[in-house]
Amino acid sequence: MTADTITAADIRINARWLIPMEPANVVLDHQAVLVQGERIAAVVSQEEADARFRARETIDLHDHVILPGLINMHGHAAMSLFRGMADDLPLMAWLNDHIWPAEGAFVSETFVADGTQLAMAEMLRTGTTTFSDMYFFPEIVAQLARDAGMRAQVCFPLLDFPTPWGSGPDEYLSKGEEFIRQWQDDPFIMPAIGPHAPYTVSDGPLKKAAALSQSTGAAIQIHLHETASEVADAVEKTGLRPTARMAELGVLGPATQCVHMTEVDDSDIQLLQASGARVIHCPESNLKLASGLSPVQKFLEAGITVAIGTDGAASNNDLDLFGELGTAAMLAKVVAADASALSAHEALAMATIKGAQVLGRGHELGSLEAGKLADIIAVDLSDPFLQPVYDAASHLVYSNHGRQVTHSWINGVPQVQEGKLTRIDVPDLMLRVQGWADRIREQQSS
Ligand SMILES: CSC[C@H]1O[C@@H](n2cnc3c(O)ncnc32)[C@H](O)[C@@H]1O
Ligand SMILES: [Zn+2]
Repeated sequence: MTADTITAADIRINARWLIPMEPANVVLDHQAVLVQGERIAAVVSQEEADARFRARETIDLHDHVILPGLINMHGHAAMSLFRGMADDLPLMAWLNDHIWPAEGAFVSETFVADGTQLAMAEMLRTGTTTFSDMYFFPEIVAQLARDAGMRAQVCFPLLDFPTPWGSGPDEYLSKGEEFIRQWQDDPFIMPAIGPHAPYTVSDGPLKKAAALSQSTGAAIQIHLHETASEVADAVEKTGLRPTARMAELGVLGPATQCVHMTEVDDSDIQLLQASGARVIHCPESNLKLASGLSPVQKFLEAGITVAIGTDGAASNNDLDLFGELGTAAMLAKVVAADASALSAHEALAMATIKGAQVLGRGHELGSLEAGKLADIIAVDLSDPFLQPVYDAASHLVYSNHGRQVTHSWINGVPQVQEGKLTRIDVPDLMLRVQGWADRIREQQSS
């Protein structure tokens, strides 16, 4: 090996374990990731890295596993300000009697800005590097994510009724189209269309959403089959199951992300499969609101891509995707009556490479491979509750908490170092959050 075969890199990360996700089902020992600019230059053994690369900065992570940054494919970030405000309720009572009145009273540009920053702080701290959001003032969410250096799919809301962001479907759609045009070429922000649910959006606006998706390439994300009563009410009202109605309206396709998907029968699975629509699984929200069970194993067997999301912090009540993975893996086994359903590696895939595929970015996100964007996280496994380590993938899913995440990089830029956020002023954020909590508490007690 001669000096001129040495390649320069910006960052070298040495890790005890590495889970590349591609190839699948693999945990590698004593690896190095070389980062040059925004991309991964190489993933090699530490001996090979010594011989081939010189990095400006080397980070030694002797007790850590590194893996691609996690992708949280469904949430309502600003609802972090409503965390713990209305617990132990079923979906429609939670929404009608608590959440929608609170949103009517409090949602504004500043509420969305502060709540989204709180959510981003929690997500970054627990290993998420890309998130999907469906909420009011999407232009604020997009700008904040961009400023923080996080990747985000930002879905503009579409409903039949007025909200603080718009007067009705026509205004949501015209503002939404402008929003898509503004952000569609941004490397961090993926603007998308967010019809809230089949029971809050009528046929006309849903058809227009499908047409807008066709003309712009933007994804559609919709809450679908969240509860048994949603499905039963739809059959009574329209004669169609919600999935069948979406198919008839032209809403189902590869760019469509169906969130929740409980109460599913074979006809629904067939429609998802034939259309190429994707499923976003939110196990903890489904459990907490007693919404229902999603047959994840059946979706996987049918070749349907399933990614994972936390939903908002008001129905979860956290945004820790590692916790969500543990719940997803355990729940899938009970639902399928099969302990081999949703292995640790399959669960990790839902939060990484599958999420990237759903976003149409599987070629550049979701795995640690040369040429991909450098979205990387490190998890410290040295704590007693993570010892001994036979299989790092098992620990990440079944034993870990997101707060074990010590480092993250997005696009090669450090976001978390030694457990501390590098780009969000946490003390200042906490003051703003306390201000909202005081106002919300006061209104709730009056
Ligand atoms: C269109 S903006 C988002 C809208 O959705 C509400 N919401 C939050 N979580 C859920 C859920 O699990 N099912 C249905 N709707 C939900 C949120 O409060 C906003 O009003
Ligand atoms: Zn939701």
